[in-house]
Amino acid sequence: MTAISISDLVYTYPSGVTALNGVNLEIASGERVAIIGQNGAGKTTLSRHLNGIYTPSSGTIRIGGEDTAGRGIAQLSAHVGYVFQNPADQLFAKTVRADVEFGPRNLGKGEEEVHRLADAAMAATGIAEHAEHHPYHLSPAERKRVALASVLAMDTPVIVLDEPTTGQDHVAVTQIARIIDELHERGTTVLAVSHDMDFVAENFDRVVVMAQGRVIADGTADVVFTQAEKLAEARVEPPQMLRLGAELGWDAPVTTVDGFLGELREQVPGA
Ligand SMILES: Nc1ncnc2c1ncn2[C@@H]1O[C@H](COP(=O)(O)OP(=O)(O)OP(=O)(O)O)[C@@H](O)[C@H]1O
Repeated sequence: MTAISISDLVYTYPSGVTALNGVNLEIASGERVAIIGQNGAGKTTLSRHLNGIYTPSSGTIRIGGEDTAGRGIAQLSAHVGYVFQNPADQLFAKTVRADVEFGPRNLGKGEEEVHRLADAAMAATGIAEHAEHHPYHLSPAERKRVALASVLAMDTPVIVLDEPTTGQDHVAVTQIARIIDELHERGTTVLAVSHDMDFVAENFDRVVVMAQGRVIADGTADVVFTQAEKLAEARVEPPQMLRLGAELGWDAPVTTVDGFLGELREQVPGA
């Protein structure tokens, strides 16, 4: 059970670019939060503060009530698993299994537990058949799922996913959605940075919109995706279902396929 509290977070890269301009965000334990916004809005920079890849220029981050200041990646990795957008930033071992087992072993778990966690993570991500293969013999989409498996296997109370669906086909996106559901059932706090608005609307309780290093909107998908001005500022297109409902002249905001079908049945009895 791990909440996240971010206060007045400012981050300036050594190059002088200020990527975060005072971010305040309270995330409850077990919440599923998507962070959206145009390229360069600061989403990745923000997410990388959660496991200590970056440390604040000013402001504070608390994970499970504890200030992250002075705690490095090694200490934070027991609490926050971070799945990189690009698996090349994460994978290093000679086999998929070795990569997936590294995290839990590094956290000091016993060998039996390491195998159990790795097998479960590889099965959940659909890469079990590649366990003994070199990650670089897999397709980019499969490698991305190895990166996801290697973080799932660490069984951390918080998981951060940077662009989890990029390059994934429909079957894999469904698998990733199921994994997010299972993590939610276990009480894991899940944050994802995503440009995939349909995926965001279907799988997250809360949507945080960023622009120019700040949070400009925050709420459920229904609330956020109907704020046209904020979406324009963040250069974000609403999910397809909302656009379709609007085209059909529906007043109620509908952001998911199930929501769309429910509204359709109300509007067209017998549909
Ligand atoms: N390593 C870096 N050095 C200097 N500036 C950087 C670095 N990484 C990102 N930036 C700058 O920081 C700002 C925020 O970038 P960031 O990658 O956090 O945005 P983002 O919202 O995640 O974008 P994207 O959707 O493209 O991933 C941008 O102006 C970007 O150019």
